Amino acid sequence: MSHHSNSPIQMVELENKGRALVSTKPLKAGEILLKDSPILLYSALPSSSAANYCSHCFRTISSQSTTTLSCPNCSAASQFCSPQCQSAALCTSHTPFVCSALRRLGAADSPLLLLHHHDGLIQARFLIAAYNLAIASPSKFQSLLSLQGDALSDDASVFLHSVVSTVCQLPNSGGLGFSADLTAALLAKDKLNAFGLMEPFDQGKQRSVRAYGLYPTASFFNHDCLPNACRFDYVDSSEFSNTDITIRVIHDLPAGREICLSYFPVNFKYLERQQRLKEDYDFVCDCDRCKVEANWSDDEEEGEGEMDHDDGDDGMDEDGDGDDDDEEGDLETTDCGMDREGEDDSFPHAYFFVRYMCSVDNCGGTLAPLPPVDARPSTVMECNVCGSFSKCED
Ligand SMILES: C[S@@+](CC[C@H](N)C(=O)[O-])C[C@H]1O[C@@H](n2cnc3c(N)ncnc32)[C@H](O)[C@@H]1O
Repeated sequence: MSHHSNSPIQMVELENKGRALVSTKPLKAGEILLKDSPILLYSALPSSSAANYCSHCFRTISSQSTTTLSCPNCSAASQFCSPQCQSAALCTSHTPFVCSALRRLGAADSPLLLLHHHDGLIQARFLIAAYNLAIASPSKFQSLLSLQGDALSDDASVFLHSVVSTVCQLPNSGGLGFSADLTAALLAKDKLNAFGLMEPFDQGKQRSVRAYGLYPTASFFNHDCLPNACRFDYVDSSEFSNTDITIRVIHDLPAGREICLSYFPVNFKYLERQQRLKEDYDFVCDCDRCKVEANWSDDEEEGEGEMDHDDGDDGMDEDGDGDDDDEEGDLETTDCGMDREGEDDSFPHAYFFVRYMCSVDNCGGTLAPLPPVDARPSTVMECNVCGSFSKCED
């Protein structure tokens, strides 16, 4: 993307954040910054429930589907939603190498199953997909290696390396250089860069991930607790590239501004955010929001939490019909103004929550306008988690 002079974003190096993506020109709310195709995808589910999704494209497979096919070699273990996915899988994501490795990994005497080591099982799947890439698509493997994340092997990665070497029957010190240190580095890249593709939104259930994906360009977006862009995915759409992710601008931005995503739902509290960023991403966030909230007393944190759910009589009632259709005339109206009654003026970021936080219960998604049409901004906001649309009145 940075090679095209008309790209809306370019990569720069920032002293305290590493690589970053910044706007090359003024950007309009809703504008598409990037569509990115995955380097690799892998299932996040325990094997028993993975059958609800295509093992190649991760679309939901309906129980009535008549086009479902399995892998000729591992039958029940991998299912594909269509002949196209099956044939694509057999030479990319589900090569004979992956097929036999996954079969051994899922065998009853596999050490990860014996240990009930769920996270280890998911990480092993990532490693199998990554090593498959090294063999099947060296250029994609290079792109994976270029992502941030370096680590020397420790006990956990040495254990995973031994499991994966066994199930993959890796050449010991062959030209491909599979080693415990490479395994540790790959695991670090996965941890710092993977995007979760969520299961279909269900208000009554905990959010959960169906698959993880590593994306070559979207991985360069840094985090901000009040992001100016957000990520959309449409895994269950019938489009060909259903696992591509789209990054859109939340509000107007000047040229030269760093574009950031939030690595988790925006309604997380200060301590929760700091802890997550330290543990999972290995940095201390000092964004504007964190600077303000670092000085808050516990009482103020409480107040902020309540505001997320306080939809009182402001028209944000989420039990309406709207979801199943995107006609502008039929949308619910969200209060997009800044001067709501009872708003705490001392909270400088309240505006973000009022305008860009999804009000659907248990959603936690971020809203961005639909892309502008003929440079005219859209007044329809789309939620990047539950997918609902709302109308924003200015
Ligand atoms: C998905 S990568 C983002 C791109 C990364 N800067 C690079 O050079 O490839 C995530 C990593 O970027 C760095 N990072 C992201 N947001 C940051 C922030 N707000 N402050 C400091 N470092 C950040 C952290 O090292 C984090 O683990």
